[in-house]
Amino acid sequence: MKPSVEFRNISKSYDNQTLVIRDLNLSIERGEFLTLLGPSGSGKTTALMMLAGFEMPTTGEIFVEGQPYSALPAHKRDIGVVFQNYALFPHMSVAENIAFPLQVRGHGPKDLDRRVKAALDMVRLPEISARKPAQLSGGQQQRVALARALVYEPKIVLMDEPLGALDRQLREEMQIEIKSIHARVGVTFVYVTHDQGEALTMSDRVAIFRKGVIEQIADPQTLYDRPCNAFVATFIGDSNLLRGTIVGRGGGQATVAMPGGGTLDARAGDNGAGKDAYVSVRPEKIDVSAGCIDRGVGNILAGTVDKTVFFGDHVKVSIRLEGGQLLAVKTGTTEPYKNGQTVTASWRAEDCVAFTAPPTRDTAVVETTVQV
Ligand SMILES: Nc1ncnc2c1ncn2[C@@H]1O[C@H](COP(=O)(O)OP(=O)(O)OP(=O)(O)O)[C@@H](O)[C@H]1O
Repeated sequence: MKPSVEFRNISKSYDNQTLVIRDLNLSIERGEFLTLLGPSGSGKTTALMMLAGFEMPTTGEIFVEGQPYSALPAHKRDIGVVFQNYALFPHMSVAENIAFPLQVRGHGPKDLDRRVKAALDMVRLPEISARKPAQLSGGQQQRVALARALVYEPKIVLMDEPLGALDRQLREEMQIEIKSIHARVGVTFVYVTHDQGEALTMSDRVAIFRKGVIEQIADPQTLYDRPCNAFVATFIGDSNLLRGTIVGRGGGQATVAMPGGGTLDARAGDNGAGKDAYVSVRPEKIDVSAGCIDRGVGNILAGTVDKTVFFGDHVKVSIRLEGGQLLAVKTGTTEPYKNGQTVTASWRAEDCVAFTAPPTRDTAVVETTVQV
């Protein structure tokens, strides 16, 4: 079966000088929920706009179910869109808003009523069809926008930060709602967000954008457990990144000497030849014990408690390691730690990974002269 969407060698420049998308190759399966995640300015919206037909690629071609799409105007593409600020028409009722894309496509009144009703049922808003958008909450407005995008049964639905304006609780409810609508309609969803929690909960796969390229594309678990570089490791979830020096390598493993003494065993995250190491370890993978205790789990570093923060269901302990680096640990709430107390942090070698390049979080677009 042909992929639902294929970006083939897509580059994009708005000013013929800088590339905001650089040679993007991306294949999206039919019915997949793919999220584009990345820092501000990394090119997520631009990629989505090109698929929607609101922007043209500078080079390359976009295919939808095998058909070249770049030359096709936006209104002829079989694609529904929902944006954070994609306002509903204020003078029209909810039902009229949802009917609008059907009227544009020449559907008759009978078919129109049936489809509008089905779309409202789908987003669980059957009772508000006569209201105007101003009489709806933010969450209800986004549901209507979603119903309007789905009503003509497009092949693909694009959403750009659709929950950005909602408060946290409503955001979480809507995430579940959108996910269940996706499961029911089986349409390809391409979703843009800069909220990594949202990306991990909702997606089949997540593409991590940085400076116009995809750093890694994988299912959420793989991204979390097997980040391909230090940027992805720190962008997805919380991660410590300890600086050290590589003193040994082999069999996919690396040994890293720490500035305050002692060594760490880690998975080798790349084949870089450099000696500088950035060891990524998640706070929830670390055990902490009072005093100097070797639990025999692998890596052990000593330090003193710098700070503890209570989160209700867990406590975050910040440990100042010998050598001065800080290590964040997520622990249970039963064992209280005091500032200045001597502790030992330990974790298994397979729970940490050593990279040789630092995570540059800058969002500046790479200056590249475009050949057009
Ligand atoms: N219409 C435009 N004209 C000129 N430059 C643009 C235009 N739209 C976006 N850009 C630039 O292209 C780059 C990528 O922007 P884009 O909006 O695609 O990023 P993004 O990852 O979606 O960011 P955000 O999360 O902030 O929306 C940015 O440097 C931005 O300033």
